[in-house]
Amino acid sequence: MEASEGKSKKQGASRLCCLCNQRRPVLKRPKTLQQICKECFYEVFEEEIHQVIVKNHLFKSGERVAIGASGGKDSTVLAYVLSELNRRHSYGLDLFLLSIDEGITGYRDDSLETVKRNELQYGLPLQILSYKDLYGWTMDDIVKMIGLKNNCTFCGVFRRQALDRGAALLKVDKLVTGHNADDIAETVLLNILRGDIARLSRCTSITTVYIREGDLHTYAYFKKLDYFSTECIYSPNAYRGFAREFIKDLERLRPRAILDIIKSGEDFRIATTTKMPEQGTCERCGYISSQKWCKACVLLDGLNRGLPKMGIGRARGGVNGDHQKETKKPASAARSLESKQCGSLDF
Ligand SMILES: Nc1ncnc2c1ncn2[C@@H]1O[C@H](COP(=O)(O)OP(=O)(O)OP(=O)(O)O)[C@@H](O)[C@H]1O
Repeated sequence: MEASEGKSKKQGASRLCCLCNQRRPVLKRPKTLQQICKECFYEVFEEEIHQVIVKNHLFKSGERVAIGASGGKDSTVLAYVLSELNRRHSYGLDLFLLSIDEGITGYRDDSLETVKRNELQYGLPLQILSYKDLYGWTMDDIVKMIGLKNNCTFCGVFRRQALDRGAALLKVDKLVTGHNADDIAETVLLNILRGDIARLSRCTSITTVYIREGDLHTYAYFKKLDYFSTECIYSPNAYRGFAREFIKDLERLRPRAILDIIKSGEDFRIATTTKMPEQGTCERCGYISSQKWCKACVLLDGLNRGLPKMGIGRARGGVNGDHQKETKKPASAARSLESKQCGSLDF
C-alpha cells in the first residue's frame, strides 16, 4: 500500500514541469530534452535572447532599430520578442517594422497584410518599400522576362539592398533580420559547397542568437502569433532544399548536427592568402558594394537592357559586368548565385 502510494506520487511528480515543478509540462525541448510547461518555455526562450543581447552589447539605449518584417514566422517572433524585451528590460530602443514588397502576387501581398496587422498588434510603425518603386521592376515582371531559373538571384540581391535603403530612409542605427539555426546551418553548408569563403565568414560573423526552428515554431504557436506561412510561389528551392534534406538526415543520426555545422562555420580559419572582398560603395547608386558597381545595379542594368543574364554569375577579383573591365573566366569559375533559394538574404 505504502509502496504503491509512493509510486503514484512519483508518477504525479514526474508529470510536473521540471523547471517550476508546479505546472503540467506541455513540451519536451529538443535542445535540453526537458519536459517543461508553457510559461517556463516562454521564460527560457525569451531569457536566452535577452542574454545574447546583453552579453554582446547588441544595442545601446536611444538607438533606432528596424526589424526586417516579412510576415513569416521568424521575423514575426523576432518583432514580438524584441518589442517585449525592449519594454520589459527598458532597452530604450525605438523599434520599426521594415517590409520589402518584392511584387509577388499571391504571396507577398498576402504576407504584407499580416505585417500590417502586426503593426497594430505590437504598436510598431511600419515602413514598406517596393521593388517597383526602387528598381522599376516587380518580381512578377522579372519572372515574366527570365523565367524561373535565376529569379531568386534577382530577388535576394534586390532585397538585401532594399533593406539597406529602407534602413537609411528610417535613419535607423541597426537592422535586425530573423534567421533560425536551421537556416544558418543550411547557409553555412551551401557556402562551403559553393566555395564562397567570403559569405561563409559573413554568415556566421553576424551576431546571432541560435534558436532552433522547432522552438520558434512552438513559441509562435503557443503565443498564437499572427504570421504567414506559405512558401514563395517562385521558389524552386533546389540546392537549398537538398542541403536541408541532407542536414535533416544528419540530425537523425546526430541531434547536435545543426549546432555543430554552425560552429564549424564560426571556427573556420580563412587562409591569409585568400583574397577577401573589400567593402566599399557602388559608383552608381552609392550603396554597399565590394565591386565598382553593386550586384543590384549590375542586375538592374541587365534587365533594363533586355539582357537579364548579363549580371548572373559571381565575379571574382573585382569585376562584375560587361561595363567593367571583364576578364575572361573559365566556365567553372563563373559559378553563380542562381541556386540560392528565394527569400534568403544574400549574406
Ligand atoms: N520581404 C521582406 N521584407 C522585410 N524583411 C524581409 C523580407 N524577406 C526577408 N526578410 C528578412 O530576412 C529574414 C530571413 O528571411 P528568409 O525569407 O530567408 O527566411 P525565413 O526563415 O522564411 O524568415 P521569415 O519566417 O521571417 O519569413 C526574415 O526573417 C526577415 O527578417
